[in-house]
Amino acid sequence: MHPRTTITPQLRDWILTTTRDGHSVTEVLRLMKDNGYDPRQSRSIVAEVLKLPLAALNAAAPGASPRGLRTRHPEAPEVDVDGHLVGISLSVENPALRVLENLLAAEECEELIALAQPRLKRALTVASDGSNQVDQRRTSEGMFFTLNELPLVGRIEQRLATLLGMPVSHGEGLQILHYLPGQEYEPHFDWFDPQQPGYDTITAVGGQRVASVVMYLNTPAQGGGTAFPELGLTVTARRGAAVYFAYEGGDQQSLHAGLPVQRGEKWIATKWLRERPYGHSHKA
Ligand SMILES: O=C(O)CCC(=O)C(=O)O
Ligand SMILES: [Fe+2]
Repeated sequence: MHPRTTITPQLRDWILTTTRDGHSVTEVLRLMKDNGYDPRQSRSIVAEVLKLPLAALNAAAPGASPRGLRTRHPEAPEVDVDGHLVGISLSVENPALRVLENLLAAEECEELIALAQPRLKRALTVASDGSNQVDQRRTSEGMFFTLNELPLVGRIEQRLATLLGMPVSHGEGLQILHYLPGQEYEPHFDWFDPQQPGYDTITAVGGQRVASVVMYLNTPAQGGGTAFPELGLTVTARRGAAVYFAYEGGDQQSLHAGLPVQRGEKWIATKWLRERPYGHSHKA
């Protein structure tokens, strides 16, 4: 282990204030360099303070595993998925991001909520050693469906597979999350950090995550959008709509957060896609 760098309270405050004021991580690193910090050291300091994977801050991100499949980005204005019309109302190129309208019908959203509600537990995140952990950064409650667990789940998985040109087998089980007022999911990446010790365990089956689809199952009365701080973009949470985004391990632009719900509640279904088929047989 390397000795940990001591971070003065002043420097910690400055990094937090500067990023909260809307400056990007790249700018923070540049300012630190201008002030005489060794860039390698500033990267670990900023990663530590902002709780970001170090790999995200390293200019040359290591190409982790053999390259598997990538999703196809849906093209505006709309895509007909076996008779179900999905609208594309916003497109970003870096990262590839699409806001999808009418991905789910209102009845599908309601049914997913009703099925998930009795099975909710405090949401976990994947720890750096590969285990699941309770994380203060994610205060919502959640549950997972196994792949194709119910006809409705299978139908949605097939719709996503057709829309994104990625076999159903590359998907992790659909996750449902429920947020109450004040609950949020702080800025994070969905890809796994190749520099973390648990990376090989986490990616042994399925490889790296390559894309995410966050589907909104209801419309929170206020707040609860999905923010992309590096893009200055917030996607509104509206029932039936979704945000799809794709990335590579090491990518910085896909940093995102579930903003605090201010009034009402928020329900989402998240689908994470892997570069290779994800073994589902080990799941209970
Ligand atoms: O709650 C949101 O809007 C974002 C959820 C998210 O980032 C995730 O499930 O990975
Ligand atoms: Fe996420």
